[in-house]
Amino acid sequence: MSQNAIEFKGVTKTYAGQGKSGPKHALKGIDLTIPAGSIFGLLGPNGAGKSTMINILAGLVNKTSGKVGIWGFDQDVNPRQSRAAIGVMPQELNLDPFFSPRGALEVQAGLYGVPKSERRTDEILEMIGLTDKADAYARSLSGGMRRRLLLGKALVHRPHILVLDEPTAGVDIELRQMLWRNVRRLNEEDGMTIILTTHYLEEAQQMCDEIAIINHGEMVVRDTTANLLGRLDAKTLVITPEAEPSHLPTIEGVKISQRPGGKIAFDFNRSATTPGAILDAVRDAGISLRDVATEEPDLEDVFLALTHS
Ligand SMILES: Nc1ncnc2c1ncn2[C@@H]1O[C@H](COP(=O)(O)OP(=O)(O)OP(=O)(O)O)[C@@H](O)[C@H]1O
Repeated sequence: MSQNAIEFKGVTKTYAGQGKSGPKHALKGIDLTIPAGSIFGLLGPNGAGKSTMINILAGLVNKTSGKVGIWGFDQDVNPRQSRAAIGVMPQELNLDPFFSPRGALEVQAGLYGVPKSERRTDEILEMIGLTDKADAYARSLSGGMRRRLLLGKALVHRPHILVLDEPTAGVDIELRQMLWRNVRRLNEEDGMTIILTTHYLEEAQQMCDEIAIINHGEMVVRDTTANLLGRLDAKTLVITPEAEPSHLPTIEGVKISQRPGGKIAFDFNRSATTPGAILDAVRDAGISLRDVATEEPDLEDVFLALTHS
């Protein structure tokens, strides 16, 4: 098994200009490795180039230059092996309305050359919760069911790598939880590498071991989720005083603001001061405390700090 599930080396993509607009440099030389067995988040603002990267992996878009390795296979040299190693759950609900879930899974398995004896259509139907809809027309399925079927289709050939493009955009909480349960299980029990794009940064923070952020077709950062969260120096201490204080302390480099419910927030940089020093200043100002809490930066803060331009 290769150490890296995916390798992008100097990958560029330029879309031809349309009408008066010039060519669009969607990817400007991406270098990225995604370790096997990880849950990896590919994040970026709208138009950053995420779908282009995923479509290149899926074989739907041809890169302009560079190298793409999938499960150790060079996509240009071994296109079939590369394709067999990856399953993609697309963003659009592009299902043939006349196929039943069972039919759609069988056709997909056929496309990937999975012999009949090795197909696991019933197992997949069970996993995506569509056993009782197995023979219904796809057009009679709800949006959530269609999305589950797309996940099932991505799994028919037992790929090493599962790519999910905005899997939970606009889906309800129940479906979102079901998707994540399945994805975690595939990762933990089958060792499947998961790559996902999402606009829900909280979700990426909870799910992903490692994250790459791209912006304007370039890699802005790639790190473990824990390291990314540790990058921001900013922190907030929130106190709830016993009674409304007559005056607040002034602490150099600390921004003080009122919060609802009589709370007071102290925004500070960890490199400049400590919560202890702030609490000392608060006590010196004669304020007695009912409660104290600290707030860490979340992925959204990191994302905004890195993509703000
Ligand atoms: N077929 C195309 N022809 C021309 N330009 C394109 C084409 N597809 C994408 N682009 C442009 O390439 C850039 C990257 O688009 P891409 O869809 O990869 O971004 P994204 O990060 O997936 O955005 P989103 O989160 O909105 O899906 C955008 O400026 C987009 O307008």
